[in-house]
Amino acid sequence: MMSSPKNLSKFWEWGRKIICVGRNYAEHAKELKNAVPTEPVLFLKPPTAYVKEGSPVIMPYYSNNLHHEVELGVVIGKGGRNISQACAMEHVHGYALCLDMTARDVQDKCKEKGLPWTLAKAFDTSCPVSDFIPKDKIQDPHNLNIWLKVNDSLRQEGNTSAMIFSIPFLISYISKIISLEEGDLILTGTPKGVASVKEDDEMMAGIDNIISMKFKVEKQS
Ligand SMILES: O=C(O)/C=C/C(=O)CC(=O)C(=O)O
Ligand SMILES: [Mg+2]
Repeated sequence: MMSSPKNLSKFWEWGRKIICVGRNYAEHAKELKNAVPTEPVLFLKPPTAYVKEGSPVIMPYYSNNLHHEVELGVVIGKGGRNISQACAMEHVHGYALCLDMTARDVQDKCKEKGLPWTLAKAFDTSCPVSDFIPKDKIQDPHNLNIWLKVNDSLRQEGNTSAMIFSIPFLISYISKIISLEEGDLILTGTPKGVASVKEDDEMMAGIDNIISMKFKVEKQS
């Protein structure tokens, strides 16, 4: 039987990489008492981290401090290696609103011990994503207001113009280290205001008047 062709607007079904950029907003680096980076900080989430609206974000059983991080996601449409900054936007198929859910207490312990952030960042449901936003719906990805509310109270609000490393820079930088493939997602970092969520909280996030999404937080059963 022939398998049906994959639809890139359902990028989360492709099983491809989620490459995350950390500390890409100076105000966020400072709120967690980190130096402002001179090179991108990268980490990965597996495709099992994806969760879509209608399903909950599950708190990992080993954390008592789960944080929200609202981020702009870039969906790769054309793969490549050693992509130049000048050609980088040709590799972008579109965008998505994303949350980089982070077990902050676990991340702090990993940092203390010099261990990788996998337990803190890569657990199932750690990457809630919106519907796909076609590239032509966003005129300038470096001038977008992204925001997040918890139970109707505003927690995060920032403009993508404050990113330290631009999208073309990130695509070029990443593609020199990790080959980019169709369906990959790049999370571009979070603005300030990251904070805890607890069981039964409702997170609502948006990009200007372009898209919004809601997720409930649940405990692992
Ligand atoms: O270094 C830390 O304490 C925390 C860094 C992050 O979690 C980085 C991000 O994921 C981000 O800036 O979006
Ligand atoms: Mg993040």
